Amino acid sequence: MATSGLLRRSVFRGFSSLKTWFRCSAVQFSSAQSGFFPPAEGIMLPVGAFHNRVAFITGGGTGLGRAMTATLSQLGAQCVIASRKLDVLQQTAEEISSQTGNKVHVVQCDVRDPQAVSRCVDQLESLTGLPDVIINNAAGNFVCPSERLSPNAWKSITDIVLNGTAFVTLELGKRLIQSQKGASFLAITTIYAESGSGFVAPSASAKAGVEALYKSLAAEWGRYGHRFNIIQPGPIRTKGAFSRLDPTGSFEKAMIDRIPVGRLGKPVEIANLAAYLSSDFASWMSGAIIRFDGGEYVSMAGEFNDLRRVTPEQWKVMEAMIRSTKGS
Ligand SMILES: CCCCC/C=C\C/C=C\C/C=C\C=C\C(=O)SCCNC(=O)CCNC(=O)[C@H](O)C(C)(C)COP(=O)(O)OP(=O)(O)OC[C@H]1O[C@@H](n2cnc3c(N)ncnc32)[C@H](O)[C@@H]1OP(=O)(O)O
Ligand SMILES: NC(=O)C1=CN([C@@H]2O[C@H](COP(=O)(O)OP(=O)(O)OC[C@H]3O[C@@H](n4cnc5c(N)ncnc54)[C@H](OP(=O)(O)O)[C@@H]3O)[C@@H](O)[C@H]2O)C=CC1
Repeated sequence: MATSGLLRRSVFRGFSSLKTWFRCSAVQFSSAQSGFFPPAEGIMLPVGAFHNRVAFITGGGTGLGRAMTATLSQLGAQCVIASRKLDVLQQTAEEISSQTGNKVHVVQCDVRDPQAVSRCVDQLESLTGLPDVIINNAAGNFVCPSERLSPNAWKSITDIVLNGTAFVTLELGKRLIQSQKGASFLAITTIYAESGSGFVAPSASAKAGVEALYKSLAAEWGRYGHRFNIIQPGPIRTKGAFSRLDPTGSFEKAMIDRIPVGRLGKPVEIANLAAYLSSDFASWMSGAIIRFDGGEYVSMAGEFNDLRRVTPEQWKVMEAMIRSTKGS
């Protein structure tokens, strides 16, 4: 009796301090973990893996698209990058070509406009012939409470992301089928394509649509030699994304703290994965959705994951409390 009373008292003291601790603490549990997971900055595939291959990358002038273009070019591909801003494309193309010695072509194109996409593919065909690799990477996004979205704000994001991807994929797909040429298609979506997310509803809806499109075509167009895969990146610092999704910079720390790997991704990391998925090494891979996020998605999903904050001392107390319920 005396022992059980003591235990209850000590458990109670521990429990109160635990509650206080949960209320007050803003402990980081992941940033120190990044030391375990240094990014490998080199190129993964063997030199020449894309020799004699043509890669078409939308949004290839900036951010992740630029990193994917640089990696494919380094691996021997002739790349063609397309987006709205010709000057940005030209500068990227010159910089990458001069580093890799492989030509990077540019084509101005607004993927929201199906006629512009058709003209872009005409130009692509005359520059390099039809591509072996297509990466649908172009996107638009901004954080905004949904009740503040105008119809045109909704349309602007969904047109770039879903319709743009569909126009590019269908235009190239039809021409590839016509000329009996196989190809690898890759789409860059996001982890919240699966869960949905407040404050980015147009992007979440459009990215979910892209995933449905790619899974559908993976089933339908294998017979034409086409593979379709998807990467869902977690946060990777780019000017385009961070300026529109964390304009004040105040969310970054909280975001890193919830990533089990303890850091943001690096553009070269997604570029290596994209190169692998687009290469012959992945020729048995189609209809796959690869979540690439340092564990952020599962970390946000599990309702008990906050218990990472409980110290070994606090676990002793909690375990004693749980054990003391035996028979009750
Ligand atoms: C908890 C916090 C987490 C922090 C997160 C930090 C990091 C990121 C982590 C994860 C990222 C996950 C997913 C990322 C997905 C991405 O896609 S990132 C890529 C982002 N890159 C881009 O968006 C580049 C291209 N974007 C643009 O060109 C423009 O931003 C735009 C999409 C708006 C298109 O430009 P344009 O065609 O010129 O459109 P308009 O300026 O004419 O605007 C069209 C309508 O949209 C309304 N609008 C524009 N901005 C806003 C805004 N901020 N809020 C509300 N509404 C906006 C605009 O008013 C127009 O509507 P009306 O005609 O006025 O009705
Ligand atoms: N960075 C991140 O943390 C994450 C990024 N992603 C995804 O990764 C991809 C790349 O994003 P990121 O590099 O970060 O951002 P960027 O803003 O750098 O890239 C977006 C690209 O899309 C192009 N683009 C936008 N609208 C159009 C259009 N109408 N027609 C043609 N091209 C267009 C832009 O070029 P231009 O302005 O010249 O048209 C730009 O090059 C996107 O699909 C994004 O959704 C997903 C999750 C996380």
